[in-house]
Amino acid sequence: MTDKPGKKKQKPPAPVTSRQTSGVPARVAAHELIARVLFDQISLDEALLACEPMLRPLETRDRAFARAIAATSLRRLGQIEALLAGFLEKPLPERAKRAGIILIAAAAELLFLGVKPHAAVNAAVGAAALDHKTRPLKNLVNAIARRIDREGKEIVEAQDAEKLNTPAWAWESWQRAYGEETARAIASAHLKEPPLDFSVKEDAKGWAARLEGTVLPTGSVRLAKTASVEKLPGFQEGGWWVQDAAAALPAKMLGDVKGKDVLDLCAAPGGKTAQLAAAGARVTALDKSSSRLARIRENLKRLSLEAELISADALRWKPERSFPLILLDAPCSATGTARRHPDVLHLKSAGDIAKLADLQFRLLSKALGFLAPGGTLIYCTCSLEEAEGPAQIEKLLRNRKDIARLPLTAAEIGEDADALAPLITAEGDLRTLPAQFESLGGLDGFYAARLKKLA
Ligand SMILES: C[S@@+](CC[C@H](N)C(=O)[O-])C[C@H]1O[C@@H](n2cnc3c(N)ncnc32)[C@H](O)[C@@H]1O
Repeated sequence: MTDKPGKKKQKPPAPVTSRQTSGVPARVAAHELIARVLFDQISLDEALLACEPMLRPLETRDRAFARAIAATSLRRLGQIEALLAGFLEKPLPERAKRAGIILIAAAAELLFLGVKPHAAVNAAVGAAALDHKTRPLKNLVNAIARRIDREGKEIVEAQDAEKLNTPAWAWESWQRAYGEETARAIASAHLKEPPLDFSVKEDAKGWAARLEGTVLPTGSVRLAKTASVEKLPGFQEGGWWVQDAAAALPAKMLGDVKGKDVLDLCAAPGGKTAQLAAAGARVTALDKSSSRLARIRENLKRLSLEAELISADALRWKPERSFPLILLDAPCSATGTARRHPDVLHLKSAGDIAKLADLQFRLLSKALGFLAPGGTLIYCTCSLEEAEGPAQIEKLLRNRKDIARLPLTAAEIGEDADALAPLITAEGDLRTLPAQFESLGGLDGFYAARLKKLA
């Protein structure tokens, strides 16, 4: 069911009409989202945008439900596929592979979202009846969905959830980098919905009180429950922005940036640009995507912050001056964000990691060319893969005698140094993992190293 026949353009799906059975439209939208990710190989965020015409007519609650079904289906895909393989006597015909999606979503509802059996089963059958390709399989969908309800719980409880829901290449990569126990802990953290984190312009304690959240040892504010961000206090007035607590750490590694020139490379959508601007830096933010750069502009406007924005490919850009401080948040596999983006692990492969590592090294070498002698550069990625993190720095330091690593201390990234010490490696780099801060709700996986250009 996870065949990857390559990207192809599709017409936007038609809105689901009110003639259809209640509860079915949200499911049909969920099926479309899952199909877009698994068949068209686009991210869930891109699928949500592409399916906007289908989602817009739904009630807010049903839109959230469609997203939850899709996200849970992707989070638990390995377990669900193993379960279905045991129930289906033969693979579904190619022309009716959408029936497989309907069953995946039904399993997510029945086994992981606690939806009432009759509602999940009836909606699955109702959705199958709507499409001429799946209609002939309506009875099969009914029979399998009922069987998932009767037998599924016991089967999934006995499964190795961590291993089944992690592609083999990722499991091997994490096991090599962190050992079996930590690889399993990372995979386990990916099974949970993450909390919502905010970076604040100032007064973290005050915002935590207003938002009914807590302040993490890193200084970020965390909300335990998911919420509609735009409706939260402080959104309109621009008091904070959404940013995972781990993603907020690399910018802090530049130290006090007040009044200093900082080049933020690969800056969009601007989480780190906002941090640097809020800390008083004169920020030049560069990104190659003009549409993503527009999002920085919007975000900065809402936050009443300023930065110079440059739309350019960092590999070709020729600045007129050098910079004393640079932050390079290189494009990466984003496996460190799999908690928030459960599609990531299904869309990436070991081959992608190798290609991205090559691009990251070229960007890092280029960025060092923009750095003034004596200047500091932070290299970071939201990846769990060694190849996209420490391996880049080791390779660089082997080849460049004019560059040195400036080791980080826990006290530099937050007030509670004891709590933060496990996030610093023996070499003095930052390495966060989804299983860290477990009792507080986890962290995204991030890697960052601080480098100095010797004068
Ligand atoms: C990980 S995201 C950056 C996230 C951002 N720093 C933040 O904190 O919100 C990587 C960004 O790199 C940009 N990018 C990729 N290749 C680039 C290149 N050659 N030159 C400039 N930007 C590039 C992408 O458009 C994307 O916005």
